Amino acid sequence: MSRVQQAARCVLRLQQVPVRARSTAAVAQDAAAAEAVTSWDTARSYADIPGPKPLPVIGNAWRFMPVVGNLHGLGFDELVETLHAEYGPVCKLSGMPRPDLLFVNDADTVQSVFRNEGTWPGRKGTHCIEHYFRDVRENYVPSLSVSHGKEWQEFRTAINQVMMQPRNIVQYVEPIDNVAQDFIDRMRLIRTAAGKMPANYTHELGKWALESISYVALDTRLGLLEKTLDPASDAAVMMTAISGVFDGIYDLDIKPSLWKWVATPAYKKFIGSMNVFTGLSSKYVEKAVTRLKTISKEDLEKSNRSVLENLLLNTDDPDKAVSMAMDMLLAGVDTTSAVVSTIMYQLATNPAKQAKLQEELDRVLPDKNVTITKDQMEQLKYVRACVKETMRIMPIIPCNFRDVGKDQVIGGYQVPKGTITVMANVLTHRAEKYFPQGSQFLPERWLPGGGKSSHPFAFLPFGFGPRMCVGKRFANLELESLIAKVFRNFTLEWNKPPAKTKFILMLHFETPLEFTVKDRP
Ligand code: HEM
Repeated sequence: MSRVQQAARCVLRLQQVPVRARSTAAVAQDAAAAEAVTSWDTARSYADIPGPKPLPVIGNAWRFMPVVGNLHGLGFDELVETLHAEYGPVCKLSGMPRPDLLFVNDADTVQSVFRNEGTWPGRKGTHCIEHYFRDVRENYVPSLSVSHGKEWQEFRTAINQVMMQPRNIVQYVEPIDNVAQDFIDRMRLIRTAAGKMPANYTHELGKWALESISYVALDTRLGLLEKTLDPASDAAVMMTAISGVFDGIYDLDIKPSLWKWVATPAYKKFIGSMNVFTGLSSKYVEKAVTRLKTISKEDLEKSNRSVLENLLLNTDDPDKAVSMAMDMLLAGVDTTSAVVSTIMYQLATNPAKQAKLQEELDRVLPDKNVTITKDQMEQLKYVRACVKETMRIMPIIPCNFRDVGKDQVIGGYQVPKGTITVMANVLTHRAEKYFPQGSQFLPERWLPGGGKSSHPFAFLPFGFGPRMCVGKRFANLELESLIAKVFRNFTLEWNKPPAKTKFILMLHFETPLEFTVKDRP
């Protein structure tokens, strides 16, 4: 059974998030937050933070049980919504078999959390991945997303110089566009006789995302978009291994599991997938190490070095390059493919916006078959606006997380060091006070003069600060490149009732994305 099926309880109807009436307590708390108490001595105690009251012994766990529990079966986004409506913009969920969660759903308070996060922002990573790096493969450096403190900072500094510099991204415009072109050819190949995308279209988008990011992380085209895929090929094996790792994260970190005490079947499967994944990543990193040895220092300085080559030169440690490559592949496949599917859905269901996008594409890219240049990319302002507006209205990651680094006043309450803070994008992104007509898909709001948002902390799809998404620039390049190519070549139609989505680690479509795809001149 796939992790998608396993999580069938997390069902949410797309764009039908109920707008609940705010309770009196919630409204009063909005006013209290406005007073902005910042001193620890005058702040109210942690115990005063509103939230569902735990019962003796069973705490709040019963609320998630079938039949009796009012929070049973909610997706994470719906849980956040429900707590916000009942208890206000700062509330907590305590009395659970896991640490308390502090929910912060107001952009001012989000701002104060991020502004006080310090130089080593804490964010819990996936335990099973951290365990793999620290305990199973002791020779490997823990990957960026699961490292902490000084260890994280040193790694991140080296990675930032490679991943966050615009000059290092520009050289990828052409190769990433080539991957997009291969995907266009593949869309023509997999289109059914009725002119539709097949029911497994999101899997195809996953292949595009892995093909794109493995070019960045491993300096190689795996060949996932070829007509037929040999099941024994590195491409197919890598795809299966990554899927196995995600199943493992869900089975070991999200579902209740005994893996920390017993090697359960799910644990063994996870370790097996990680071993395959590490082995393949190492193979390509070693190729790059060998290649670098054959290039003279002068030639190396003159050449446009790839991300992997720069990582190897900056860290002087192939193991770090392997663990970073694995992070990129784990963090950069499901995210990017989920976002691109949401953009296609928004445009297919908003034909007037799609037509406007195509006007821009026809003007900037008169020949749909040539490779897009950096200058053309820069002119695609409406493409960029559509990407942003989709990430606003349909965030694939419902919340940003931080472990509070020191005792801190948040929303007028004393919050102890170590508390897990959950900052709900799903609420701030759609709130009328930050985004007028927030439930409508209006890419124009991101164009100059469009009045994008009144608050800089209301829209943070890639997180914020020193720990923000390190792949943001690559993700945007991939998204803009594919959206430009797809809508320059095709018109997408959605001829079915509104699609259903669900949150399992992130947003997925439950309804197959069988777009009707019509060729454009
Ligand atoms: C549209 C697609 C993507 C979205 C929405 C996204 C979103 C995020 C978010 C919200 C975070 C947490 C940031 C924070 O805590 O402040 C994050 C972290 C991260 N992302 Fe992305 N991401 C995307 C694509 C990518 C890609 C393509 C890569 C790889 C090239 C990547 C690599 C990472 C890594 C390594 C981290 C951990 C950074 C750290 O802990 O220092 N992401 N991402």
